[in-house]
Amino acid sequence: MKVAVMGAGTWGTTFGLVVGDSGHEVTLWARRPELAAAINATGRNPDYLPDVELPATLRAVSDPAEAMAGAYAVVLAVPSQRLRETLAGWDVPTDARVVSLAKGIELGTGRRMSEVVREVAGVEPDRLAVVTGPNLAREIAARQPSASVAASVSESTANDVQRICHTPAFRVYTNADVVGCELAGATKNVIALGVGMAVGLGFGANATASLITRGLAETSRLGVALGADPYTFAGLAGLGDLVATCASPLSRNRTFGEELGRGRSVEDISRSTRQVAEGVLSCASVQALAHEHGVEMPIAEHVAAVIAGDLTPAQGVKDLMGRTPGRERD
Ligand SMILES: NC(=O)c1ccc[n+]([C@@H]2O[C@H](COP(=O)([O-])OP(=O)(O)OC[C@H]3O[C@@H](n4cnc5c(N)ncnc54)[C@H](O)[C@@H]3O)[C@@H](O)[C@H]2O)c1
Ligand SMILES: O=P(O)(O)OC[C@H](O)CO
Repeated sequence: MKVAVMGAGTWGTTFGLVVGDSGHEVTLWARRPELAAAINATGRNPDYLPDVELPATLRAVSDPAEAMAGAYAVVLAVPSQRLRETLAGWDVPTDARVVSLAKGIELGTGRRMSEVVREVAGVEPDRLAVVTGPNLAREIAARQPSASVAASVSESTANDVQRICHTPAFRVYTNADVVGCELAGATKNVIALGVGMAVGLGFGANATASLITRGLAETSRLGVALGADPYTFAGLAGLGDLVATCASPLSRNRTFGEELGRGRSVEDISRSTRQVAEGVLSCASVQALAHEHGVEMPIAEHVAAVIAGDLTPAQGVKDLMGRTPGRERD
């Protein structure tokens, strides 16, 4: 099968490697022709994964139409806030399965990525899937064991997507709850920013565990309000991804939060990395969704206030700890 992976950043390149390992032919689309040429010349992605040898069945191109021509599946690996404008310039094949990898909520609209794909590219929900889970790219590129979820409202599409990316090191489960999987993937980045701040402030495992657990509680509340299956939040897309992201120094979101906790500014940290930390923008859209649905999300709220420059991380922790005591179930 030919699979087009659209986006040659860290995760797009790694996912291309996984699909290659799964026995399929991969066309990796890079925005810059010079990056596509370098990938083809060296068999590596010098900008994002210089130390990883890519499968021989992976070829890079910089023309999106060429990448997608004849594809069995088109995998979207561009950052959330760029997906709408990127897709607007493409003709996505009308018979391909379309897979979203991005973990974010669109600013201004509150749309999940599958909703953006549907709106802009006219892809019906039964052709759409989301792949998400505890998937730190660098570990997966090193072929360390990991599990993930292929979610679609169509069981056959979820099965098709499972078939193109299941490998001995990457174990993929199907799931029917697209809403819950996407929401969990976006929100865990916001909670990871908060955990990073706590780590940067010098707090230990109790603070981290408390933020993870209460972060999961508020994510589940929002998910249920949006129609998600509550069990999703106990699964790979929920708890699994939240734990991996909050626990690992490889996470860009947790690392970004840690730098904030140490006193650096959002602008300064953003300037020093070319990689996307989705939670920095999605915290505002998650907060807006929570307000729209009348859901209390104190951790996301405080993270958004720190990112907006309205609170310091230390004040944020003090505020969160000073809230009125309540019942764990609420
Ligand atoms: N890196 C991971 O471990 C990982 C794992 C799972 C999911 N994800 C998700 O995958 C998505 C992509 O992450 P990544 O790790 O590849 O990010 P990255 O920062 O490594 O790469 C970003 C990619 O987006 C492209 N890009 C940047 N600006 C763009 C624009 N204006 N228009 C079009 N393309 C643009 C870049 O060229 C690059 O290919 C994110 O939503 C992320 O949350 C990442
Ligand atoms: O590096 P992060 O924080 O974007 O997280 C990467 C993946 O989403 C982890 O599953």
